Amino acid sequence: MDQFNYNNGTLFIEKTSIEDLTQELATPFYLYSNEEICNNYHKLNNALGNLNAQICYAVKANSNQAILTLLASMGSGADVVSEGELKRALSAGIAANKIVFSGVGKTSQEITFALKSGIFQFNVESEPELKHISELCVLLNLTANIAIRINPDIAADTHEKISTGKAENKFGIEHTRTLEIYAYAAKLPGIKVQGIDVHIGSQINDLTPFEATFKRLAELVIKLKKAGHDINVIDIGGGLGVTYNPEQDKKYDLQHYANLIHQYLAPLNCKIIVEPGRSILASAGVLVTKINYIKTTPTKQFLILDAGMNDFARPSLYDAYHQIMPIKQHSTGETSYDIVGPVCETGDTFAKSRNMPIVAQGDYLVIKDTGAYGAAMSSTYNTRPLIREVMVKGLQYSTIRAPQTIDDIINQDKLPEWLIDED
Ligand SMILES: Cc1ncc(COP(=O)(O)O)c(C=O)c1O
Ligand SMILES: N[C@@H](CCCC[NH3+])C(=O)O
Repeated sequence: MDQFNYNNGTLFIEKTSIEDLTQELATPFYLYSNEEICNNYHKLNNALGNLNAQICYAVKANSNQAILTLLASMGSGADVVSEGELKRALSAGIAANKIVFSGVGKTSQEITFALKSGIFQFNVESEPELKHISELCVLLNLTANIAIRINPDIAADTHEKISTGKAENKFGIEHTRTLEIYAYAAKLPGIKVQGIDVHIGSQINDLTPFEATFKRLAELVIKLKKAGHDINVIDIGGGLGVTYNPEQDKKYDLQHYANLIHQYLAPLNCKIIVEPGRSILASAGVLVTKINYIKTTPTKQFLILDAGMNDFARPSLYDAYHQIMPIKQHSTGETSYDIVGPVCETGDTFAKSRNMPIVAQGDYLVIKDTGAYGAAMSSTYNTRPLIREVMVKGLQYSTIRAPQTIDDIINQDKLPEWLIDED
């Protein structure tokens, strides 16, 4: 987190004091560093160096229009999983010919819209989907460029809810049936097979499963080419992890990742697509929140925050660890806290028995590394409005999504006529 640093005891994002921001903006809010997003993007892009590679940012990690526009300006493409994400990417200025469409459940409407938009590639996850895309192409007199997502049956050392490359997961087609599926695809009208795709999971900090996957991909591409298929694109998915817990998370070397691509995939002379989400956005964001109450029980001290699991779901969904720190450094010693939100569930817990500097009611904290899968996964559970998102660049800051109001939420609902009393 290069862009978040203490200066004279106060936490800064780039050149801006977070304390100053809390005087201007009501908490909780997400706060992003423009520079950190750019640095993360450039680090990966530079590591990929002279490979024929295209980064297709995984929009699901953070789909804010300002963030997509920033990534578009650096040349990023997009990996989308819904019509909504596709429309966001296009309206942010990402060219259709840099967009891949993933996901196991694409609807007729989504496929039609993507075909008409002229996207670069559909990553197809099943035979019924392949057949359905073909039927729509015939109907619309259009051609779909496709890659088949292969399930390589490779375990990634990550949370089971975000592992996607094992045989028992819903994603992709068994690698053992690759030749059979490509033969089937080659006969379908409206389908142009151009590539192969995998994505083995998310938050992977050990490069071993990536190496096993690249090896498997290389073997498959060689077999497919021998069988006469024109394979020009290898989409290796996303999944590179970040250091949420400096004491536990492994660190990998981005150059080593790129070297593995060079070693196994570059000799195949294909275009390489990479779909990173978390590794570009996570470290660029923090959630700024206020301690509303400190509640002491015989066994615990609870910090009760104004942010809840509806604003940031990763700890309650995956027991995810995120560093939490005060925006002002304290020299009063440390103690153990349970750090919780206001939502009416015990799962609304950001950290249990966490040692941190002694804080007071009314102090502000940041929950770190929340730029990916933070705002994008937030909800209005407990009728809590979606919170503000702010981007900082040097000394400037801008709201990039205004906070919702309670009225916004209530007015979305409609009463059926039969429920309205007639007299
Ligand atoms: C198909 C696909 N591509 C890319 C990603 C992005 O993954 P990450 O944010 O781990 O880089 C995901 C999510 O895991 C995904 O499902
Ligand atoms: N939402 C997950 C990542 C999902 C990856 C999507 N394929 C997280 O917060 O870690």
